Amino acid sequence: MSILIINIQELLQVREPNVLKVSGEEMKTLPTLQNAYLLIEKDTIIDFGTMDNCKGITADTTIDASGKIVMPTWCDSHTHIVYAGNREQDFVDRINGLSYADIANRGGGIVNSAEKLQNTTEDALYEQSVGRVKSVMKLGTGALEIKSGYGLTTAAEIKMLRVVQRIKNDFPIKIKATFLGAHALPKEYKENKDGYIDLIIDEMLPKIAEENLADYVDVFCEKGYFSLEDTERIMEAGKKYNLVSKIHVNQFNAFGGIALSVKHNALSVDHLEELNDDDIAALKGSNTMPVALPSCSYFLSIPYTPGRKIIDAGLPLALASDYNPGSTPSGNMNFVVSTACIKMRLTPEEAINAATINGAYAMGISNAYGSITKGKKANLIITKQVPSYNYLPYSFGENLIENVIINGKLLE
Ligand SMILES: N=CN[C@@H](CCC(=O)O)C(=O)O
Ligand SMILES: [Zn+2]
Repeated sequence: MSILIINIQELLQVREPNVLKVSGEEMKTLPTLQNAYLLIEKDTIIDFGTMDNCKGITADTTIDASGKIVMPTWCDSHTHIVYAGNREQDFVDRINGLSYADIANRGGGIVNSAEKLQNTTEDALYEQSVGRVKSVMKLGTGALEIKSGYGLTTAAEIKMLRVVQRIKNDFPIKIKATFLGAHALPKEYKENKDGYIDLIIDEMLPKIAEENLADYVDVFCEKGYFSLEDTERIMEAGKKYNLVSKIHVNQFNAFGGIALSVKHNALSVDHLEELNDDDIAALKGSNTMPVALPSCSYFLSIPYTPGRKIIDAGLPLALASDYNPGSTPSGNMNFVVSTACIKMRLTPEEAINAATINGAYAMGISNAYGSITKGKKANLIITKQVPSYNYLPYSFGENLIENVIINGKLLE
């Protein structure tokens, strides 16, 4: 099966295979081709170029993209898309003046989602989650990282990760799984945090590794959740099973979690709403990707990650959705990109780089996803007719996607 897309007004994010992430000044450039074609064979991008070189190329299906933009699908490197039920009461409580911490303290928050998930069967959890996965695919997401962390018991964490595994097998979208047992302290361990960390290290991790259910390990490194010491114990334990870390850090407080994550070669540090100069210094020269989650800032009314400062310091930046029932009940990466431009002052070029190639890097898949490159997976967004790519983040809240191609197949 082959697809030829012709008359593309502008083909975005055209890269050589050796570009695995872009940093600082490089993020200002979004390489494009105007009046272009692109050829897909099976699930792979085989060829592309300008229309004057398209003569003689044929395919099973031809799509005319006159007036439209073609670009790689979004790579959403931070989600909690597998969850049970919702938390709209937390939302109303916040409107009425309670903080994220107040809500957690009175039994809402992560522990509340864990209770719901523990009481949901694996099949029901799968059905609920699949509905969300289908909807983000339609919104142009072609790769997703999915975390556990709403189980908080061995059985429920494994249930979550098995659901992730089923989604991996059943859908064409690329999935990476992250074990986040250290997301919150379950009620039974309220006075025994070390006991819960022992459970994570001695029971959960070995079982998860044995079933090969996770690609990465995560910790919510935050005051009132897991300390630097706790985080380090879990990162070290993860390494024994070859699980590289991706760490929730600096959401509400900056206290050294970024330097610690960099010391342990974390693939990414995510949230960073609170960021100081030491944090920036720690990231310099490292392989760790800073990841901003602007929809979370929007929904919780907390500060936006200082993306401008991060990029201006010469660092890379990725954007992700953080789709979860508590802080971000949305997986719309188009909104993420718009919000990064509007609230974090990223240029459209920077935001699109952050949500494609750098997002792919933050999930360890930028060798095969995140750009228009010969040999990479054919995961593409075809927009409706738009005047320019600047129009995409500008026209926030409007769905400008006409078609999505994942693994070389048009979504129905
Ligand atoms: N901050 C930690 N975890 C999630 C929120 C979890 C929740 O509130 O349910 C996040 O990334 O925002
Ligand atoms: Zn998160």
